[in-house]
Amino acid sequence: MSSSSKPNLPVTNAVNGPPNADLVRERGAASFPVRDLTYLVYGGQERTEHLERIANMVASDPVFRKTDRFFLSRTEQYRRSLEKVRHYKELIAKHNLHSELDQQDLRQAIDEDLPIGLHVGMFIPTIVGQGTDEQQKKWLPLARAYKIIGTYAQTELGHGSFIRGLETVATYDKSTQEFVLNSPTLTATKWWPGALGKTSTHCVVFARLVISDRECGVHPFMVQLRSLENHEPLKGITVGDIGPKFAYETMDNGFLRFDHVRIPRDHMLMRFAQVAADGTYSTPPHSKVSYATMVFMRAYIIGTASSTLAKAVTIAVRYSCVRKQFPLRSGEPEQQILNYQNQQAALFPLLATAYAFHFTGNYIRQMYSDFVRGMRAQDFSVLPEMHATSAGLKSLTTWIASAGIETCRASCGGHGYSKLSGLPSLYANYIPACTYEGDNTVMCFQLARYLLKLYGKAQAKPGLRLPGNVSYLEKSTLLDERCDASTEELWLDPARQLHAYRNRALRLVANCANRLVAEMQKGKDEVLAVEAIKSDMVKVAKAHSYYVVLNNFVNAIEQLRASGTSTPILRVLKTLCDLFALHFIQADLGDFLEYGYLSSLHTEPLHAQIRRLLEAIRPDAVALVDAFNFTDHALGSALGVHNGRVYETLFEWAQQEPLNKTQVAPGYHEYIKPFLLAKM
Ligand SMILES: CCCCCCCCCCCCCCCCC/C=C/C(=O)SCCNC(=O)CCNC(=O)[C@H](O)C(C)(C)COP(=O)(O)OP(=O)(O)OC[C@H]1O[C@@H](n2cnc3c(N)ncnc32)[C@H](O)[C@@H]1OP(=O)(O)O
Ligand SMILES: Cc1cc2nc3c(=O)[nH]c(=O)nc-3n(C[C@H](O)[C@H](O)[C@H](O)COP(=O)(O)OP(=O)(O)OC[C@H]3O[C@@H](n4cnc5c(N)ncnc54)[C@H](O)[C@@H]3O)c2cc1C
Repeated sequence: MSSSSKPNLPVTNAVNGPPNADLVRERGAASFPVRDLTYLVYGGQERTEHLERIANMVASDPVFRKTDRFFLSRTEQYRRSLEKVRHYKELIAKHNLHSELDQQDLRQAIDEDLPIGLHVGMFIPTIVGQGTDEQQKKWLPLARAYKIIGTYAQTELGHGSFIRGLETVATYDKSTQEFVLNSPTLTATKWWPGALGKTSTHCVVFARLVISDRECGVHPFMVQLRSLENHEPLKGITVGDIGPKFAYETMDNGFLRFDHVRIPRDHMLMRFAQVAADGTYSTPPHSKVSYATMVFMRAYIIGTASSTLAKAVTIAVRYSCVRKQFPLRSGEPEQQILNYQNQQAALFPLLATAYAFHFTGNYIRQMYSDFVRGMRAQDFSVLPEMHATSAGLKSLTTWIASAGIETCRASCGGHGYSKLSGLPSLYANYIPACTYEGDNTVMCFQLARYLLKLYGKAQAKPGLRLPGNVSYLEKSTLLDERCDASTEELWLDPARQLHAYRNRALRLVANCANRLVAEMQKGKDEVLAVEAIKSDMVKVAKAHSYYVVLNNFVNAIEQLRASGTSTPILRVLKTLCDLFALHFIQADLGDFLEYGYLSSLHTEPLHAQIRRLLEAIRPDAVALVDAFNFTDHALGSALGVHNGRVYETLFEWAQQEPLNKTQVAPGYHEYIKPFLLAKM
C-alpha cells in the first residue's frame, strides 16, 4: 500500500543520487499508509507539517550543521553550541516562534544538548512552580527574554541522591533581612549542574535553610552568579566547568562555591514555604513540594525515551536493509542482513518498544498535567502516585533505551563503531539519563516503597480501592491464577498478556512484603529489613513499570480502534504491541517460571509466536521506522540516511577527518621517517 501523501522532508547531509534500490522496494511494499502512522505519532496532519517546516528550516541552516561535530575540540563544540543558541534566538524573533511549544519544537529540531536546556527545562519551571506571583513577575520576563540565563544547582560533590544530606547553607540574617549562602566544606561544592560552569548568570540553588540556629530543611534560592555587564563571577562566588566527561561536550556542567554570599530575603522562592521579615518560618503544605521540578523533568525524560530509541532503531533498520552479507546458497544473491532472524530478534523488539514508549509518554504527560491542575488548587493528593510512577517509568524507559541504542550499534557491525554511524554519540549523550534526575536504582526504591505500602494497606483492609494502575494489588487471589496461553494464538490475547505482567508484578510485591516481614521477625528493625530486600525492590519497580507501559499500549490501541483508526494501522500497532508484550516475558522468563505461572507448556508457543511476529514485522520494518519521520539532520548518521546511500555517505564524511588534510601523516618526519630510512 502506498502512503496517503508524500513526506516533505529534505534529504540533507547524505550524498545525493538514486536511492538504494532495496530501500525503495521495501518502502513500496509496506502494508500500511506510512504517512497516516506519522500523523498518529505526532498528533495529526497539521502538527506533523508544522514540525516538518521547523525540521526543514533547521536541517538546511548551516549554523545547525552537525556533520563536522566529531572533528571539533571540546571548547569548539561548546562555542558552536553557543552559536546555535544565538541563532535559535534569532530564528524565534524572525519567524515569530514565541509560544513555548514552538520553541520546544525548534530546540527538538536543533537536536543538541544546548547550554540553555537547563534554563528552559529546570530554571524557568522552578520559578513557575516554586516562586510567588511577585517573584514570577520579577524573574520570568527576564528569563523568558534571555536577559538572564539560569540553571538548577542542587547536586553537590558529596551528595546527589540524598537531598537531605546537602551541605550548602542559607542562614537568615534578620538584621539585614538577607540570606547568607555558604559552602562550609569541599563536599558542599555544587557539582554537575548543566550550563553552570560558563554560561549561566543565575541559578536556583538548593540549600539548607537555617533560621536562628534552627534547621528548616532544603529550600530553593535565586542567586545571581555572574555580572550582567561582563560575565565575571560576583564577589564570593567560585564557579567553573567540571572538566571532561563521557560525552555531553556541548554542555558546561559546572561547580560552584559560596563564600558568605548575601542575597535579599525575597530571593528565597516562597510559593510554598515562607520566611517572614522577622524570621518566622512557615512550612510548606507538603514536605516534598520543592522537589516538583524533578518530577516534571522525569516526566519529560520519559517522553524523550521513545524518540531517542526510535532514532537508533531507524539507523539500524535502514542500514540492515542496505547491508548484505552472505548468500544463503552459493550462486544466490547475498542476503540483506535484516533477513536474518537474529538481526530481527535484536532490532524488532526495540522498534516495538519505541512505539510502546510513545504511548507511555502520552500517558505520563496527561498524568502530569492533571497533577499540576491539582497542585494549583492546593490539592497534593496525587503527588505520591505521580512521584512513584514517574520515578519507575523514568528508570525503566531510560535503561531500556540506553541498552537498546547499544544493541542497535552492535547490530551494525564494524560500521556501528564508527562515530559517523551516529550511534556512539547517541549512546554516550543519552546514558546519563539513567543517572540524572535521580539515579535509576534509587528511583526504583521510591516506586517499590510506594507499592509495598499500598499492598500492605490492601492486605490490612480488604475492599480498599486503589488507583487504576495499582488496583491489581488489591487482588491477592491473582496469585493463585496461572497462565492458560497454551497455544500461539492465545498469546496474542491482550488480556492474557496483561494478566501475565500483573501476576508477575503482584508476585514480586508480595514476595518482597513477605521477606520484609521475615527479616523483621528475625529481629531487624524496618530500616535494616528494607536494606535486606533492596535488589528485589528494583525488580518490583521494573515489573510494575513494564505492566504500566504495556497497559497503556493496549489501551491506546483500543482507543484508536474506537476512534476509527484504519485497519492496516491498527493491525501493525497490534503486532508491535504483541511483540513488546511477548519479548519482555521471554527476556525475564525466570520471573514467570519461578513461581510456576508459566511452564514449558506455555513457553514453547510463546517462543514460536515471537518468531511469527518477527516475520510479520519484517516487510513493514522500513516503513515503521520511516513513520518516525526523522530528517537526516536529526539522525546525524551515515548509516541511517533516508536515501540509503550509506557507503557513499560514509566515504564522503570520512574525507573530513583532519588526518586526511595532508597526504603525509603528521609526525611522519619526526617519528616514522627516522626508522624507515635508518640503515639496516
Ligand atoms: C512546552 C514546554 C515544555 C518544556 C520542556 C522543557 C524541555 C527542556 C529540555 C531540557 C533538556 C535537558 C536535558 C536533561 C538535563 C538533565 C539535567 C539534570 C538535572 C538533575 O539531575 S537535577 C538533580 C536531580 N536530583 C535528583 O533527582 C535526586 C534524587 N533524589 C531524590 O529525589 C530524593 O532525595 C529521594 C526521592 C531519593 C529521597 O528523598 P528524601 O531522602 O528527601 O526523602 P525520603 O526518602 O525520606 O522520603 C520521604 C517521603 O517523601 C517521598 N518523596 C521523595 N521525593 C518525592 C517527590 N519528588 N515527590 C513526592 N514525594 C516524594 C518519598 O517517597 C517518601 O515517601 P514515604 O511515603 O514517606 O515513603
Ligand atoms: C550529565 C549529568 C547532568 C547533571 N545535571 C545536573 C543538574 O543540572 N543539576 C543538578 O543538581 N544535578 C545534576 N546532575 C547530578 C545528578 O542529578 C546526580 O548525579 C544523580 O541524582 C545521582 O546522584 P549521585 O551522583 O549522588 O549518585 P549516588 O547516589 O552517589 O549513586 C552512586 C551509586 O550508589 C547507589 N545508591 C545511592 N544511594 C543508595 C541507597 N540509598 N541504597 C542503595 N544504593 C544507593 C546508586 O544506585 C548508584 O549505583 C547531573 C548528572 C549528570 C551525570
